[in-house]
Amino acid sequence: MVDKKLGGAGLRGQSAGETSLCTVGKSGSGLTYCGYDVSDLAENATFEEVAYLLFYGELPNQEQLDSYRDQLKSMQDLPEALKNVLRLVPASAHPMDVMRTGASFLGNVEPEASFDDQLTAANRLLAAFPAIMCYWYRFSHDGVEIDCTSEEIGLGGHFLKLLTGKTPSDLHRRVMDVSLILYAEHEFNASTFTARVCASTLSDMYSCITGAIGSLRGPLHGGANEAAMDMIQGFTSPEDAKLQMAGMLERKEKIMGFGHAVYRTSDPRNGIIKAWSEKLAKEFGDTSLYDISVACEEYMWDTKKLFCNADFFHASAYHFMGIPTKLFTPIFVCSRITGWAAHVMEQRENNRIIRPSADYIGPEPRAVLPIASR
Ligand SMILES: CC(=O)SCCNC(=O)CCNC(=O)[C@H](O)C(C)(C)COP(=O)(O)OP(=O)(O)OC[C@H]1O[C@@H](n2cnc3c(N)ncnc32)[C@H](O)[C@@H]1OP(=O)(O)O
Ligand SMILES: O=C([O-])CC(=O)C(=O)O
Repeated sequence: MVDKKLGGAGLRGQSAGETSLCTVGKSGSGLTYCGYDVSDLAENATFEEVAYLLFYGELPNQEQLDSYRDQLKSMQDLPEALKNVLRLVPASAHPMDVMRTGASFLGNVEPEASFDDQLTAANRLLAAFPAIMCYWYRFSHDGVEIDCTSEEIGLGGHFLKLLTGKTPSDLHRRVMDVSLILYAEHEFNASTFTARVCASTLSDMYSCITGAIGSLRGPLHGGANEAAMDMIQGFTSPEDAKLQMAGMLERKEKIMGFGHAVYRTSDPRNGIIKAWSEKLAKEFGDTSLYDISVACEEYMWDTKKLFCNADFFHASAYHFMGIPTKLFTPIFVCSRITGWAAHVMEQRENNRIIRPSADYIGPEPRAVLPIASR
């Protein structure tokens, strides 16, 4: 096997444009949305306020927030044609493929006719994603056709209500809200960059978001929260976790939920979701999965100086709330639609088609031999 050449690979550290939406790792480990620290937002705001901030540039006042929530509420239900499509998708499908189909199909029946409709398209996707996921999940797994609307005020609670059919507890509502805030935006990560590349061709919002979902699906990006869950469920104790992780590192396997392309010493979202995961573990009445997760964190830092990224403690937190593992990455979509759409709109404001160059390393020019002589 040839040694991996990193060089300019992955465009790491190179600027690929300007943004006023977000800074990542600017002061070592910080994360800000439109100038606000993510920990401040996670403590003092709701997800709908953050969505409003990313879409309209400023946090809403109470009146603006109330009317924004009403607007999102009026956009939560799915068109009958989309429900018909979702009923055809088998239970064996990957839920991220369902999200991708849902976004793409919505673009067929409610197309973004012009860029003047961009905010309507963005808000429609934001409001409809929980129903796209839960309508398909409940129909394909339980044979139940759910009502896609709910009385829940926030999108996090709305998602939990659609998934379980039960009114969520205040703790679960708040953790979902915080989780959606933490996942909302992250500068030029792979999925957002996908959305911007698509936007740069002057394509429509639904195409940009559909492409971004495809990029988020992979285990090196959003798919890591599911992969981390599968991993920690295979450990029987903190000691077993350390033993098995040693073997994985020995075999040069990637440990999902650790490391980051930009942060060097910590991911500022980790401490926040970790604290909520601990609270949930206590409420759950069995802290073993949380204790195992902490052992993984300590072991990876001690042996490799690798730290947990946003995905790692999300795994146990979602698990304690009873969310099936395969829905973890789709929840990321329900949140990151805000960052993606904000970047699409920003790209359109000052657009030039994104088209980098490549260093050619193929054969020298040569002539096509007649087929009989090859
Ligand atoms: C919300 C998010 O999307 S956060 C990211 C979620 N993804 C994951 O958790 C997947 C696991 N992590 C990784 O694969 C990586 O750390 C990435 C994809 C996040 C970043 O990749 P890079 O920028 O290439 O990482 P970086 O340059 O810091 O790492 C270099 C080396 O560190 C090691 N390393 C980094 N992360 C890990 C890890 N999780 N497990 C084991 N070794 C690792 C590897 O030896 C890597 O070398 P490689 O080229 O052989 O893969
Ligand atoms: O920025 C990245 O490369 C990945 C990430 O953490 C995110 O998208 O939230």
